[in-house]
Amino acid sequence: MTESDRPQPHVAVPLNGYWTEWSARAARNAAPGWAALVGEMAGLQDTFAAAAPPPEAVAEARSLVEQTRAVLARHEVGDDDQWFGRFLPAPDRGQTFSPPIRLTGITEHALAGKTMFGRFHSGNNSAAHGGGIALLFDDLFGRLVSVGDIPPARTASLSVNYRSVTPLDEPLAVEASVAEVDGRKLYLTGTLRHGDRLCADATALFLTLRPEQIRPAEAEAPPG
Ligand SMILES: CCCCCCCCCCCCCC(=O)SCCNC(=O)CCNC(=O)[C@H](O)C(C)(C)COP(=O)(O)OP(=O)(O)OC[C@H]1O[C@@H](n2cnc3c(N)ncnc32)[C@H](O)[C@@H]1OP(=O)(O)O
Repeated sequence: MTESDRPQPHVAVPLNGYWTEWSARAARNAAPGWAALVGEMAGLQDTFAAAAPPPEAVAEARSLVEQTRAVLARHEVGDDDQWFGRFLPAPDRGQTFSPPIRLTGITEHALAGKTMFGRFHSGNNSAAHGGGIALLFDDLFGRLVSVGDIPPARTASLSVNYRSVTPLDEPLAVEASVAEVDGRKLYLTGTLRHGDRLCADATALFLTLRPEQIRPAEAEAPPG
């Protein structure tokens, strides 16, 4: 998958106050070029998964990756201060774990978007790994419960039905909606389609957190 194949920036996301601050803090602190580095890392994962290099190329690539790790390791921080995954308005959220989702429509109770699995998420036979599909749904549902006035919530259960194989390097459509709210319980449903074909559907129970279960989003690390 080349950079131009990746989902492009999406509609503005009306995040709840907690996630707005959590995300804004990373955006305030992140070095220029961080978002581009995330894109390179995602591309590297797909290229790595697709490569069968000769020994000299293996040695060269390993040396370059070792050097990159050493550079980044000099700047390790605790997870409160990491930038990875915290760029919530971006399709990839600033992370390389799950595929980017470009949102095309969003309300407090539903969202729709486009996504694509690359070689990194391959299971076998040019199809996406089932665990990767579960990951995609968890991320999608996580985004859905982060908009509007819904307090921070966590996945309590997630169930996926694999209806047909999900192709790699093909545009896919996702939809998710809140089916029912019962106190802290949010019952969610979602679909993943390739064209008219249903690849998978999912249901989940998310629970909004009690105040004592929430870590402050705005906690700054001590200076120095
Ligand atoms: C758009 C861009 C924005 C992006 C923003 C963010 C991006 C992020 C994207 C990534 C997002 C990724 C998101 C992630 O991956 S979140 C990470 C994965 N999830 C977890 O780690 C959760 C771990 N579990 C817990 O923390 C607790 O168990 C929770 C908080 C879930 C509940 O513990 P708590 O002590 O609070 O509650 P309770 O035990 O008193 O239960 C309360 C009620 O709920 C019912 N119940 C509980 N469990 C289940 C169950 N499994 N099935 C059916 N029912 C269940 C229970 O019977 C009771 O019902 P009732 O007796 O009251 O009737």
